Amino acid sequence: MTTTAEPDLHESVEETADAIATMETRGAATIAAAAADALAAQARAVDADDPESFGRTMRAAGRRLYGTRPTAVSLPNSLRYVLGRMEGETVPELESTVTTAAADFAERLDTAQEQLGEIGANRLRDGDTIMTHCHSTDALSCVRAAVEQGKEISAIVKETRPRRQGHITARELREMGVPVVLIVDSAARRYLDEVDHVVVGADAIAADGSVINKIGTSGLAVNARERGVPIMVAAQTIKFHPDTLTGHTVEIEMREEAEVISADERAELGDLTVENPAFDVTPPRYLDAIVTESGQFPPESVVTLMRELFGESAARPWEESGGSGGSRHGLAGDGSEGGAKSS
Ligand SMILES: O=P(O)(O)OC[C@H]1O[C@H](OP(=O)(O)O)[C@H](O)[C@@H]1O
Repeated sequence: MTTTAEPDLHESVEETADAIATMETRGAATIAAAAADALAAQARAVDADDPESFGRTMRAAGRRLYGTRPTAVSLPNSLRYVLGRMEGETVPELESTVTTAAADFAERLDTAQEQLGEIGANRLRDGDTIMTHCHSTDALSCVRAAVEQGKEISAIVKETRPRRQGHITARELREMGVPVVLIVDSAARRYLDEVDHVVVGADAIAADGSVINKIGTSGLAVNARERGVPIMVAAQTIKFHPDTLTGHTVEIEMREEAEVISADERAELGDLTVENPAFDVTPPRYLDAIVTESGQFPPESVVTLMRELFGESAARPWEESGGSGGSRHGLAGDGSEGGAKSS
């Protein structure tokens, strides 16, 4: 950590960071894309005469973005991809490697989401009813691909308190022509008897195959298992959490109580604590498959793919290291070919 003042950052970095923190920009893949865009905007705007100060500003931008939300690993993986490819002897070279990497990253996100959608769609049959939790663009990509294959899918959509991202899911499913029944979260078990498949996304996937996703996912998974309903997790490999390869756990974001209860309601309740964890951890034994752009995997086996993608350690190129450019570590190890095709 530097002891000198942080450089001034471009407004798009500040705006993007604020939008991620307030969840105006939300959803793991969307956050990752926004962070990469902000880094590109910062790179284009850096008023630096020398490569060292360019690198310092870019790393500061990375730290500003990194500090917004702690759980969705797509955010540091995005920073890793873009800043890890910052290379060059001159400012224009550095700028161009950052903007190119940001554009590549955005393209990879879109491609990965489309590819995993096709793979996930194969798990859905004509006439299936799915149950969703929260709003996941990766999960909806599977449903969209199934619908495009001509399958009739209907959905039971969990509201997803406290932020009600289920409303976004309901709207997008309706746009695909999928009939939707919206339910409160506590009604999920009652409706599972009508469900053929639970489809959720992920904010992070640990090396042991645990899935970190919106709070309520683990309870849904346990109930689905009890009812014999398969549950699939749709998650691009940017959701793989490299730090878990070395035994680290994933931090669960605790958000403000104001998302759960108004100030007036709270005052009426007197002296108590309100907690608002945004995510929970579903152990692999409750999950049937993790669907990625590289294939679908039993949860316990993702560690092999994770090792291929990251090696045994993950770089943190946003940290102050004194050099002008980041070291060349990427999301997919040193490769830039869209991840290993291992299944
Ligand atoms: O990347 P995609 O699949 O869009 O979203 C993945 C996950 O991100 C969301 O978190 P939040 O609403 O940002 O807290 C949900 O937990 C969702 O399952």
